[in-house]
Amino acid sequence: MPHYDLCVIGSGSGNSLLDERFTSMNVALVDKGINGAFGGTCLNVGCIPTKMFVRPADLTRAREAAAAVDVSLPWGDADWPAIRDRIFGRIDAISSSGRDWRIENEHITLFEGEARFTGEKTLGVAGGKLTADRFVIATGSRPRPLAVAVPPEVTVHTSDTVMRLDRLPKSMVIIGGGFIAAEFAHIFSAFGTRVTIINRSGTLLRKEDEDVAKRFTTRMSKRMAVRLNQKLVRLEPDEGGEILVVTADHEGIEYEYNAEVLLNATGRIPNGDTMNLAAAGVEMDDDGLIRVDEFQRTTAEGIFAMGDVSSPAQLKHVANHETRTVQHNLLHPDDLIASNHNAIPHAVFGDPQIGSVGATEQELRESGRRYVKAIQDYGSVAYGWAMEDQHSFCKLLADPDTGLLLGAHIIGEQASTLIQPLIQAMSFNLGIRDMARGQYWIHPALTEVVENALLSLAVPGYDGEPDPVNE
Ligand SMILES: Cc1cc2nc3c(=O)[nH]c(=O)nc-3n(C[C@H](O)[C@H](O)[C@H](O)COP(=O)(O)OP(=O)(O)OC[C@H]3O[C@@H](n4cnc5c(N)ncnc54)[C@H](O)[C@@H]3O)c2cc1C
Ligand SMILES: NC(=O)c1ccc[n+]([C@@H]2O[C@H](COP(=O)([O-])OP(=O)(O)OC[C@H]3O[C@@H](n4cnc5c(N)ncnc54)[C@H](O)[C@@H]3O)[C@@H](O)[C@H]2O)c1
Repeated sequence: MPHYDLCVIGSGSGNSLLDERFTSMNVALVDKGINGAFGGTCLNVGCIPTKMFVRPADLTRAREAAAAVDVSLPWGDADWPAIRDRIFGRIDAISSSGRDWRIENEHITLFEGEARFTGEKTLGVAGGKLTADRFVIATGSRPRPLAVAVPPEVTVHTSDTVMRLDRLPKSMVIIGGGFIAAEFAHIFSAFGTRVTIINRSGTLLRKEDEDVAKRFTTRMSKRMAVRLNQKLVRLEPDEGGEILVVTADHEGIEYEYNAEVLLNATGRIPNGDTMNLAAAGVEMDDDGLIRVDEFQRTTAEGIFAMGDVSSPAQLKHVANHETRTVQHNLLHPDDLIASNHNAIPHAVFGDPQIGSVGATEQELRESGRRYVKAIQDYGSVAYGWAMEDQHSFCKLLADPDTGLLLGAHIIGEQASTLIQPLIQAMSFNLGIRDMARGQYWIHPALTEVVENALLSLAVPGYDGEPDPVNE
């Protein structure tokens, strides 16, 4: 049985972990591939290709923004095969050269197959077994299967497959109302597919701040059919090769939808449950996430975990941060560093776009914490006038006693970029007054919406007494 200094399972963030500082170690890298590809979710089927589809989708929608300022553009005509092939022409090449590079690395042995622990620090893979002094589990997550029976004639797509469709479908039903549903609904509807979203709850993106989720749901409902408070009941093949999707509302009333393509976007399951972790003494929590401490150590000595397999955030920037923690802790076992999971931001690359960090208003209300809030419309600042924007805003939530931000939520153009100074403020405990008045804000840039939202917050240091919302 071959023995290694280190075994890394997973070629997403796990592969990135193995930088030049690990060349003195004898390393096993194990990966089963996603659709056969090396390099993990973000590169092959996640963040990167989706955003490469979002860009042309955004451009086809420019017509609407242009009409608001008296410019008439022609209808955007998206060439699906060209877009798809350009994107995957680039991504597939990166994936395969990444794999070739690992095969060439003398200190690394690449095992291509599904890994399962067979005992303490012993792993079964590709018909054999290996042992290692230390392990890193970075096996990510997978799409959650639909909760109904799928007839053999019906194809259920997930984010793993839908970006490779042969042709742009005429119609699509999307089950779910989270990030993946939001982004693919934007992409396909912008390209001309008739999209219907079926969502169990009463709003899309229900974990977002309540005002943002409401506004997003309203905006999406103008673009496509959004069916709320309905759950999937059954799937049937329909005449003409289409799929009949049957849903029911809270009262049991059934609804039928026809679609050429069905996309399941009902969440992702961490992959720990497929790895026989108990044999290695690695515990999972009730949500199926590998239990880790602040140093990314699992319950088994010498075994670390990081990324989607152990993180509730399921975000690549979090996996990247945890990769840096694990790198350091492998290289400096006597001087461990902790991951910092404060102020984790996220963005939803839909239309409208969302950028968010920290607590939502409903979380603050439920926790009973005192807070003040400000909502600043894009339309209230000069660049918002230039855009004739009537739908976008920046919402800030702050602690009236400390003058620090508790949460920031932006919905509208460039929200994923506009949110960054607010992430910085929360990460470095920058007070609202210092942030608003301690720097120049370029006039008349869209960032003035952030400046004005900060100035609208009733916190210490401004005139007047703070007036918490919940008192
Ligand atoms: C459609 C989509 C869009 C996304 N967009 C964004 C975004 O815009 N921004 C963002 O921050 N995040 C985004 N994410 C989330 C992000 O992709 C993940 O959080 C991130 O890729 C997780 O990285 P990871 O290293 O933990 O796992 P992965 O990259 O999934 O790597 C895990 C690897 O382990 C392999 N593996 C699994 N089980 C085994 C096993 N038993 N044996 C051997 N190998 C195994 C898998 O094949 C895979 O290669 C998106 C996700 C999806 C699905
Ligand atoms: N821009 C980004 O950062 C980005 C983009 C895409 C995905 N991601 C990551 O990938 C993860 C997975 O995305 P997602 O959209 O699949 O998950 P999600 O958790 O965001 O949303 C899942 C949706 O499916 C619904 N749902 C769950 N079970 C259901 C069922 N049985 N029937 C009907 N609906 C059901 C939920 O109510 C929810 O609306 C996200 O949590 C996110 O972290 C991030």
